[in-house]
Amino acid sequence: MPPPNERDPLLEISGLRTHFSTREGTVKAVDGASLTVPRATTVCVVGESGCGKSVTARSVLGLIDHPGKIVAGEIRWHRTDREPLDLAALSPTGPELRSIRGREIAMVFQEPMASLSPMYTVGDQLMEAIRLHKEVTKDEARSMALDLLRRVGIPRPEQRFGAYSFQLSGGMCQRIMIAIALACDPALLIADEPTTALDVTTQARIIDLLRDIQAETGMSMLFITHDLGVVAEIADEVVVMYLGTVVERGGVDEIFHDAKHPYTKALLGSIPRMGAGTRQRLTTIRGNVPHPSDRPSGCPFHPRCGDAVPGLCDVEEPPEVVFGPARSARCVLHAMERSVR
Ligand SMILES: Nc1ncnc2c1ncn2[C@@H]1O[C@H](COP(=O)(O)OP(=O)(O)OP(=O)(O)O)[C@@H](O)[C@H]1O
Repeated sequence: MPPPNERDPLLEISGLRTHFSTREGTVKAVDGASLTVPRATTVCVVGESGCGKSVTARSVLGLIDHPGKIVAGEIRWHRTDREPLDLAALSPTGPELRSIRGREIAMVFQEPMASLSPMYTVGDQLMEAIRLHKEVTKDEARSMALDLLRRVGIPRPEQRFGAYSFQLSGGMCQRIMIAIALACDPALLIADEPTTALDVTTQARIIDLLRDIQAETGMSMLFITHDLGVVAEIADEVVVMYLGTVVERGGVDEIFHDAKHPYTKALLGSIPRMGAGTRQRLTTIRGNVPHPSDRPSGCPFHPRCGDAVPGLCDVEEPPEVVFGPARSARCVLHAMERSVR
């Protein structure tokens, strides 16, 4: 097998459908989502609350809450020197996925305090993560843990080693969670809103840290956020989700400067721009994201879309219009434009 190229896919999600069978009906949280994370690349998944970003991320590692289930699609994991593995076909509780979780793919979540146990010191939890994946003595694990704490920017790591999560700030806890995630040298880090619960200054520091670690290790990142400011800071590529599907994907500059989908344009119109002065016009997207059990016909965004064409957008499922290798939008208007040309 030839050596991996930086642009080779590491993770390929195609046609993923993750549904929740509830007493009220089927919640189609993810309904045909496709995205690719190339090697050494940060892909940000954006969209309003409830669009299926977290469920997509959690589906990769089989961490979907009950009664959620992957009902269709593939999640191809391309391991170096091995055949790709379809993670969607593995049992969420089976040994294969358990060994990939935390070893090849690590995840950090929004609430670092809740992810750490209050019963054990952070040092013990870090050592346990190291010893779970590496055959090392206690002394070796301790010295590796101290190194990791230094790497994630924790001052005086010897002192913090014996601290409990409730004695540390949110930002400090998130650094510890990142250290635990890095303990196994993952090829992919999935970060689900890792800075949302933190104050703005701490957010910026954690983003810088993740960027530095990515540059240093070459790991890929799948970064979930609803914050386009964070996207501008960290993304190489962007995937825009709406109601369980991917409506647009592209390079970060393409998304910010040449958005194709009306939903992406609306999201961008709702954030303040630096240097645009106090008179800039900010727009909010009218209405709310419908619940996935109440999915509109045709294009799911049409009831909120200023460009929607009656009789077309409310009827036709929008096809994916491909503009380039990692560039596409799912909008009937672009499909029409293309057929006219
Ligand atoms: N355990 C569950 N049971 C039923 N529905 C669920 C469950 N978990 C998630 N959902 C539904 O799936 C949809 C997608 O949720 P998801 O958390 O992926 O959205 P999100 O885009 O990550 O939003 P947020 O930014 O608020 O986390 C939502 O409508 C949510 O209500």
